Amino acid sequence: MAGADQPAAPIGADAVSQDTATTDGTRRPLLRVRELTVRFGMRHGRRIAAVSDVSFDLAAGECLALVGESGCGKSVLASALLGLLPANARTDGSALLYGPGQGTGLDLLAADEATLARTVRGRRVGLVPQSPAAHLTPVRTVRSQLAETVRELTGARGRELAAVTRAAAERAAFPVDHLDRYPHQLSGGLAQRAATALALVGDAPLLLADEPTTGLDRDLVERTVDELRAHTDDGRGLLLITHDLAAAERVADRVAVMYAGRVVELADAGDFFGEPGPRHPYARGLLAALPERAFTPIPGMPPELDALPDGCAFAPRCTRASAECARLPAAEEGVACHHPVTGARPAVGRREGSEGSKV
Ligand SMILES: Nc1ncnc2c1ncn2[C@@H]1O[C@H](COP(=O)(O)OP(=O)(O)OP(=O)(O)O)[C@@H](O)[C@H]1O
Ligand code: NI
Repeated sequence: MAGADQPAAPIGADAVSQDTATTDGTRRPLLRVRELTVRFGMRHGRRIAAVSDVSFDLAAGECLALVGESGCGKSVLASALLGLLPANARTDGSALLYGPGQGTGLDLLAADEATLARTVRGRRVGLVPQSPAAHLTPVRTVRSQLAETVRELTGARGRELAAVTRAAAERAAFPVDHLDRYPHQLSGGLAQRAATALALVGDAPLLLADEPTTGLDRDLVERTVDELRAHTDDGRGLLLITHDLAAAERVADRVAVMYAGRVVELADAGDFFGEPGPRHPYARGLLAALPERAFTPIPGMPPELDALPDGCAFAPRCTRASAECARLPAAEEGVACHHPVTGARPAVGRREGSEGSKV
């Protein structure tokens, strides 16, 4: 327990000693993120605290869903892991990616651009980007972009290349008869599927999917997240960044909830979506806001990231807040809150006849 004068321990940090105590390497994660912090330097000395002290492990074969309101730092976190942040970003902490024969792991935050470009992006870490339209090359058809990626990552040539390219499109439910279209001829949902197809080609051990279901209708949401989940077979890992809590519930093993750049709760998906439910008041609010639950939005807005309070950033919106919240809460048992909710979720949190957030 952190005393009043001790700095708050970030969520997930307690796993450090536990995991390093294991000497046989059997419980070694695929990705180990520790105290990841990203600051953007702006004009006039303004500093944006986009990500603060984020720690988590992603195990082989696991899907971790990262959820939270718009602007809380989810995409910046993913960009940091891929070395895709702009020049005004400063990154601290570590993000160790483990692979066969890599005992100490590759620190993605410290790796040079040549290593990231040649051996990491697309090969060891795949990305379904949040803005697929911006990610696709505008002057080339989907087929030519997909074929190029297939050729580069699988070595297929000739007729095999054509067949593997079609199979790659089908895997992401991209219609084969649209392959000769240019990105601007695609709807948002089709561009999304093209980007997902591209990301899946390399069968990278770690896949980061940033809002991979935007613009898709419910059937396709389910098909897409199921395909992404299937990617974790054979020990691959999936970090699923999403606003769609129903999609997260469908495929995630664990859930990390971000608020104002920090992970405020890291929980088993079964506990989180079922009983006893989330324990951080913000996480409870997120679930209660769902139409299929209480349909009650959290009042207020998230804080500006260039003027964060010293204490809990959620306190101004929190019904459980007290004087203690002026101090940053230490993470205990996966929850960073001075007043976590304990026990079962109250009955008023669900509408009568509701089937939970499953759709
Ligand atoms: N290049 C940048 N320079 C300055 N600030 C940035 C930059 N990129 C992102 N930010 C800020 O960092 C914060 C986190 O942004 P991020 O895109 O990670 O949010 P998000 O959680 O992914 O939101 P959404 O759900 O809307 O995609 C935001 O306040 C954003 O304005
Ligand atoms: Ni985002």
